[in-house]
Amino acid sequence: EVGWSRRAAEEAEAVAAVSCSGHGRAYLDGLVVDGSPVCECNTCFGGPDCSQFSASCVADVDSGDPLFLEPFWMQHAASSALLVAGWHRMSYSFHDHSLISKELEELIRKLHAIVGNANTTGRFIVFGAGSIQLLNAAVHALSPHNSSAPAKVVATIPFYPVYKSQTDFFRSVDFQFVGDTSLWKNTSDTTSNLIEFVTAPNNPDGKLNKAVLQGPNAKPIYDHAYYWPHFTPIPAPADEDLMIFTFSKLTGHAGSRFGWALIKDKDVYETMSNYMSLNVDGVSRDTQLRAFKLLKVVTRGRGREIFEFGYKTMKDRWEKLNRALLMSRRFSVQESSPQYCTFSGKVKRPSPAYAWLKCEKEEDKECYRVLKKAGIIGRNGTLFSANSSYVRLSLIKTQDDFDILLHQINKLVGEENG
Ligand SMILES: C=C(NCc1c(COP(=O)(O)O)cnc(C)c1O)C(=O)O
Repeated sequence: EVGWSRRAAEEAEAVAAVSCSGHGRAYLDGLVVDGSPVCECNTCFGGPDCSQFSASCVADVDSGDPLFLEPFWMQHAASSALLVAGWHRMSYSFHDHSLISKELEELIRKLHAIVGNANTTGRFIVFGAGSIQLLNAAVHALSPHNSSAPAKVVATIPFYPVYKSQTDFFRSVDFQFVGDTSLWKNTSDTTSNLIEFVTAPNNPDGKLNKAVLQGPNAKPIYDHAYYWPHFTPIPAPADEDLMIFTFSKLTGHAGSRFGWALIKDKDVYETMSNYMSLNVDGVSRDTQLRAFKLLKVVTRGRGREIFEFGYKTMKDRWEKLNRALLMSRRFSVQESSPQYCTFSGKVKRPSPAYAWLKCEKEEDKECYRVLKKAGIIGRNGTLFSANSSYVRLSLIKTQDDFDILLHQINKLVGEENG
């Protein structure tokens, strides 16, 4: 019948109308009490409409939850909304029997052409439920099968903890995590594959890393989760054999669980596709629809809107953080030098997703505890296989989270300077 979508639109508008004082939001699938959707509040805010701020609470800057982009999507409510028919793509496969939407694949290639952050020519593409699923699909595809020598998986300290924890979790005979790249730089072992996770920009320190290991058995996996103008200048398109990206750090939709891999080698592509087919039989069609809709907003106007919003937000946060730490001899964060960005056509400083904070004084070498005492929950540097004088601070959460972090840091540095 005509107008079947009206009720769905009314439900969505009703939930969107619940303001939560700008310090939270209500969801269509959230809790409902006495007929009204309940606000889910940002850290330190509470009450039925999130209007109550609890001054004694701590700054939670542990997770890389990319909510800094939420205001952008609220400003683009009409163009980013999606209404899904109850019968939308119920089948296990697309009409061409594949597990990925060809329209979405084309849009991703267009995105990389617009941003200039990756060369997609001659590359196959595989989708994953988040890039986290593609990390192990890639390790699996780059490992020899039924070989006596498992592939050695390495990364350069400090590195994203999942590279080790996920690889260890699978306890596979085909691959094994064996630590820092420096241990394998001059190995005489020319038989087993050396699979190196290369993260550029790096999590936690923001560096545009390059592969450390060379040679015929070196198999780098380039993790470009943060290779977007929000966080870094784009000096040139990434042009590697295997590159992995994620929606989480591009649009901020970590909850949609959508990532993709650009793969040059056909066998590696087929092995990763087979992994996706056996593991989850492809990424949810609902997620692919949402990704398609959101990417149409991102690619509009050659990507200007979202990347200007994202970069401005991150640049502003870094300026405030650097100003707050200017007078400190106790704490420092990573330095970065300006580079020419081919996307913006300007020379610009990196504005990484995370601050890699160092406690400079010997007596503060348990840095995580020093910050916790000062009401800042970061992520302990030891989780990145670095030493305990480092703590990662997430700068990509909500504005409330960043403002509370800045307040605690100003207080801490104020006490230092009496
Ligand atoms: C959320 C966090 N990391 C996500 C992440 C991921 C996983 O992101 P997905 O949301 O699974 O696509 C992959 N690679 C790197 C380098 C990452 O930092 C974090 O470090 O807090």
